[in-house]
Amino acid sequence: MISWSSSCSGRGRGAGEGVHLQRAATATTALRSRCCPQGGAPRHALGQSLRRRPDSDVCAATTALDDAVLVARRASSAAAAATASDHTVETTPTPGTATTTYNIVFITSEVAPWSKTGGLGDVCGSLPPALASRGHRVLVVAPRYAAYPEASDTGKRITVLDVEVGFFHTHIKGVDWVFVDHPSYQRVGGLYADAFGVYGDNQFRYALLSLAALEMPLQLELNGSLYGQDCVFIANDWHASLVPVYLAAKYRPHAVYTDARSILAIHNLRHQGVFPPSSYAMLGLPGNWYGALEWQYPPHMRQGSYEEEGRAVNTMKAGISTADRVVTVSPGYAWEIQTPEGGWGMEEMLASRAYALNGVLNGIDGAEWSPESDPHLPRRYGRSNFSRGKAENKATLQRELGLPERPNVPLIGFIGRLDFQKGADLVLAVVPWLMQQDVQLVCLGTGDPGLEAGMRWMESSYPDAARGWVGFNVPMSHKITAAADLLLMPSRFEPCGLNQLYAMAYGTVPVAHATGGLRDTVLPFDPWKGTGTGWTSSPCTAEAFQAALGTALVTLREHPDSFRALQLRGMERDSSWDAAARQYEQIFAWAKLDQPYAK
Ligand SMILES: Nc1ncnc2c1ncn2[C@@H]1O[C@H](COP(=O)(O)OP(=O)(O)O[C@H]2O[C@H](CO)[C@@H](O)[C@H](O)[C@H]2O)[C@@H](O)[C@H]1O
Repeated sequence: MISWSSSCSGRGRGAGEGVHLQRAATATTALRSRCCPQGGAPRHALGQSLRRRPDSDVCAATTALDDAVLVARRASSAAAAATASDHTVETTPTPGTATTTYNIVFITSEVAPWSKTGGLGDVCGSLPPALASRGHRVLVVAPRYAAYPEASDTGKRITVLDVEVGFFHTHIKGVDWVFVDHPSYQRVGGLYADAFGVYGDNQFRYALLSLAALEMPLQLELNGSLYGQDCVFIANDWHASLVPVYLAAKYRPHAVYTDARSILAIHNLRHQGVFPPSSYAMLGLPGNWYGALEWQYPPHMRQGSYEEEGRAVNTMKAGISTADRVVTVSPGYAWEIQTPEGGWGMEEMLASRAYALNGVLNGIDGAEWSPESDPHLPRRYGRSNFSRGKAENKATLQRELGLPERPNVPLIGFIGRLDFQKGADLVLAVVPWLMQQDVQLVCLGTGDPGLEAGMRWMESSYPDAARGWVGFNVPMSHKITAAADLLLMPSRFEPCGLNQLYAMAYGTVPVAHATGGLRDTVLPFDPWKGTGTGWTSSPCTAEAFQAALGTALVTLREHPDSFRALQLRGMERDSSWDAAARQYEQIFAWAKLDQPYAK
């Protein structure tokens, strides 16, 4: 019995009788010495001892730290970084094409530019072309939320979950993009919710997507041939977390997809796809697989009237417990999700699979996010002329937003969902202090109505210095990124974070909470060594964030040469997808080396 089942449920096995996880785990252990990045170290033990480490600046539980804890935290942050590095994937550079190529199928609920509510869309729109450019055959499967003019009807119809779905296809940047067509995807509101809340049939919509994606390599000819059974499925977030379950429960028992492997990619563990136990019946899974989804919440974690005494089916948990490997979007987050502070209840189970868990830092799409070619910018610029270029973008943005046109005033930006994760409340908390510092602040975001009201309060209270744009506006996000001197990212937790990568590429210096991917990518400025690309603060409090921001403003105003050097170091950072693509290849190789984890 593997350890996570004890945290799953008080009534029976976490994995269910049909999941031969014990056998698979044993097989995996036997092969670990060949597939483990660190040469086969016993990762269970490592993960468990480190979960007790008192480094907990992952989320909100950081408000009342006394000095002693702060000292301990500083001492342990280096150790935490070392721990995170256990989840990195070392690769030798093989630029150009890969030596072994794979048929790769991404399953995702959103993909830019067709559908995007956040970073998941960005990643699924840009990692697949990077893999395709290395010689892999790559298919991305997403819902057809609207009529996309580029994609044409394949004419193929199949029946899954007792309904008929169609497939629309286009081939762009070397990738097959297939949009699953069903009336449940086309809604007047957003992708997942409208003004009345989240859609009641989301579980069905994404189970349908997952099953349709699994049928596609077997049934849908693309560019003249099937993808076939030898595929690597990359299931993104909870929406696609049933892919490994279906693979193990519906296909492998019939000797289909025996060579295929599944990888669960966690972009955000907070959202787990939790539904009532009774909903299991409509997923089309055999009854003896119930345990793979079963989840029992302890009383203090229960929320939502649908959970009967804390019992639920948890889609993300099902993915974690059945995928052949688990990947998350930074080494730091790979470590954090094994801690009680960052695991959202999944920490025990993830720690039990630590040997199959890796963190691969996201890259950015250079075609979409480069100040040299960005079509949204009034003035494009590169490293050689960034001071002038940014000054012109700043002046244009100040005019566009009706702010006083002042070249020397520090312009500070914030872009992101207005929710608990992104720490927009911490930005609002420092606004009264910030407005005393003679700066301009421009925030762009949408989400929690209370925080949206906060943005409006900020703008009406400081009309000459602050703007709070409530809405989702991609051109505006590019303009702010280019025009700002500093970008605020006080996220309570951040699996990777893309805005700090965009900011650095645009010569905008991030001021961020030292967590997850932010800690991995924003290197703290060291004035003595002349190193670093931004400022990070810890713990996650308004006070610590304000202190970091104060230091950033002093540097910007009183040490302009140091600040320019910081900007340039950020612009020189390699955030391309190539390194990540090579690390994914290594993970595919490990997955293929192991026996299937669940069958
Ligand atoms: N109001 C607005 N208008 C226009 N654009 C807006 C916007 N609000 C946000 N965006 C854009 O949406 C994207 C958000 O990316 P993040 O990486 O911050 O986000 P997210 O939390 O959604 O994703 C999760 O997945 C990604 C990808 O793995 C991880 O980086 C991240 O840590 C994890 O939480 C960026 O491209 C940003 O510019």
